Amino acid sequence: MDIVVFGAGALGSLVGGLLARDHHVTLVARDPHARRVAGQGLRVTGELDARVRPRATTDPTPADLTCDLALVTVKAYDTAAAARTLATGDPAVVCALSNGLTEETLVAELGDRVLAGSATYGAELVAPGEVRCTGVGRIHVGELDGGTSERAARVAAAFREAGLDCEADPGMPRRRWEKLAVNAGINAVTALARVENGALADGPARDVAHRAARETARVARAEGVDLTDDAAVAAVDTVVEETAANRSSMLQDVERGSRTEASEINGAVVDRAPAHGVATPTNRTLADLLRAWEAAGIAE
Ligand SMILES: NC(=O)C1=CN([C@@H]2O[C@H](COP(=O)(O)OP(=O)(O)OC[C@H]3O[C@@H](n4cnc5c(N)ncnc54)[C@H](O)[C@@H]3O)[C@@H](O)[C@H]2O)C=CC1
Ligand SMILES: CC(C)(CO)C(=O)C(=O)O
Repeated sequence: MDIVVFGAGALGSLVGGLLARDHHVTLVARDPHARRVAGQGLRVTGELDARVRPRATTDPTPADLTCDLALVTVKAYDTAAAARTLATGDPAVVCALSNGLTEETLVAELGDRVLAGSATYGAELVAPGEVRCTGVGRIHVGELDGGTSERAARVAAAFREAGLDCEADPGMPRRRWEKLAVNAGINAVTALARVENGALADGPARDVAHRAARETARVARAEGVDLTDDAAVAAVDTVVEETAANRSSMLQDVERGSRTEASEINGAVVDRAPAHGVATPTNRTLADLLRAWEAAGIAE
C-alpha cells in the first residue's frame, strides 16, 4: 500500500515506521525529525525494534498526498489544519489514530473517505529519527457509523502484514467513546499526577480515572452509544495494565511544557454534557486544571 502518515511525531513515527517494513510510507513531519528520517532513516527502539527508510517531508505536494491510505496522527487540535492540507491531494481512504472525537472534523473536508480509528500503542519520540515503543497495544479501524466494509478489512490486513496488531471493528461508534473514556481517565490524571499509566492500577488516582470514565460513558449513552459505566471502567483498567510502563501522550506534553489535549478529551465530554443534563464534575476539574497550567505559559 501507498501510505501517508500525516503528523509523524511519536505515534505516527512508530506506526509509520512499522508499516514501512512492508509498505511504501511517506511521513509528513516537522524538522529536525523529518530531515533526520530523510537522511539517515528511522529507528524504532524499546519494546519493538526496526530500522526503516520511509520517505519524509515537511511540505507535502498534492501528488504526495494522493495515496491508498492517509493516517492522521496529529494532536486532535491540529486535525482541521491537517484535513485542509490532505484535501489538496486525493487520498483514497483517511483514518485518524488521534485521541478525541476527531473524525467529524476530517469528514467536513474529506467526506466519506474517512474511517474511524483508535490506537493503544505507546510511543515517545526520544530524538530526531528515533521513536521508542513503550507499549505494544492494538489498533482498530472501521466505519464511522459502524458495520463491516471491504476497505476497513483491507486497511487492517495491511497493518497486520507489517506486523502490527490491528483489527477491523464493526463497532467503531462504541469503540470511539470507549477510547474517549480511557483517555479522559488516564491521560489527564497521569499528566496532573506526573505518573506512568501503571500508577493508576490502585490508589486514589485510580478512583479519579474511574470517575472520569463513568461520566464519559453517561454522555455516550445520552448520545445513543451503548457504553455502560462498568465497560468504560473495565476499558481503563485493561489499558492501564497493558500500558503500565507508558508515559501517556498528555504526560509527555506537560513534561515538554506543550499544549495538551485536555480540551479535546475531557473538555469534549464536558461540552456535550449540558445538552443531556449529565453532570461531569470530574472531567471539568481535570480539564480546568490542565487549562490553568496551559494558561500559565506553555512552550509553543
Ligand atoms: N504517543 C502515544 O503513545 C499515543 C498518542 N495517541 C494520540 O495520537 C495523537 C498524536 O500523539 P503524539 O504522537 O504523542 O503527538 P506528537 O506531538 O508527538 O505528534 C504529532 C506530530 O504532528 C506534527 N504535525 C502537526 N501538524 C503538522 C503539519 N501540518 N505538518 C507536519 N507535521 C505536523 C507535530 O509536529 C508533531 O510532531 C494524539 O491525539 C495522541 O493523543 C494515541 C495513542 C498513544
Ligand atoms: C492508550 C494511551 C493511554 C497510552 O498511553 C494513550 O492513548 C495515550 O497515551 O494518549
